[in-house]
Amino acid sequence: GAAFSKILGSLLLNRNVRILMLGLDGAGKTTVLYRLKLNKYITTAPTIGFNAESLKYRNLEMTVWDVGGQEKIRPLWRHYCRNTDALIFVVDSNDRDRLDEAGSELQQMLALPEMETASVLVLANKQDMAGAADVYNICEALALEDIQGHAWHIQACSAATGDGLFEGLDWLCKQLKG
Ligand SMILES: Nc1nc2c(ncn2[C@@H]2O[C@H](COP(=O)(O)OP(=O)(O)OP(=O)(O)O)[C@@H](O)[C@H]2O)c(=O)[nH]1
Ligand SMILES: [Mg+2]
Repeated sequence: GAAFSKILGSLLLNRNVRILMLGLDGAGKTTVLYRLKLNKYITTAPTIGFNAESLKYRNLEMTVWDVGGQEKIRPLWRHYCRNTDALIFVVDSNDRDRLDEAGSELQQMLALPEMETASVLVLANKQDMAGAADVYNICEALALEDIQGHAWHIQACSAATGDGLFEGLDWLCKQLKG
């Protein structure tokens, strides 16, 4: 019911869709945000706090919240969850040692009641790097198959080149439009 009224609301009232973007420090969230917003590669510094940008894509107005991922500020993530329609979880595919850590952070967020109706797009970022894990490995390391009650999708991408990002966003838009 909640999911249905959310979708109906966004269709009838052209409500702004709220998207939360999370992931470990250095995963590439801020790079993804400005690639989506400006379609170019920008140099970033670690985010202390958040960036929020509004985007219009396929007739959908969205506000994307990109929250810093350093370990000591991760406890703040949950304060951004209210009214979130979708979660974009960015993974550094080249950071194989921290895939487990990324997975446990993701599962913790999905367990929050505020996230109950959120669809989840996992971005397997940094695919331009030679050592990048592929989507199958990341799917397994993050235990995505165990996700219950959320529509989810994993997309290989590179925020550096832009490859794959808009394919991921297409999936998300389809979910949000029902
Ligand atoms: N090769 C490559 N590097 C990337 C890619 N995306 C991001 N980076 C680099 O990874 C580093 C971290 O990117 P950020 O976008 O700042 O990461 P973040 O997730 O916002 O990090 P926090 O703000 O600390 O949470 C930067 O040096 C980026 O240029 C990518 O697709 N490929
Ligand atoms: Mg950042």
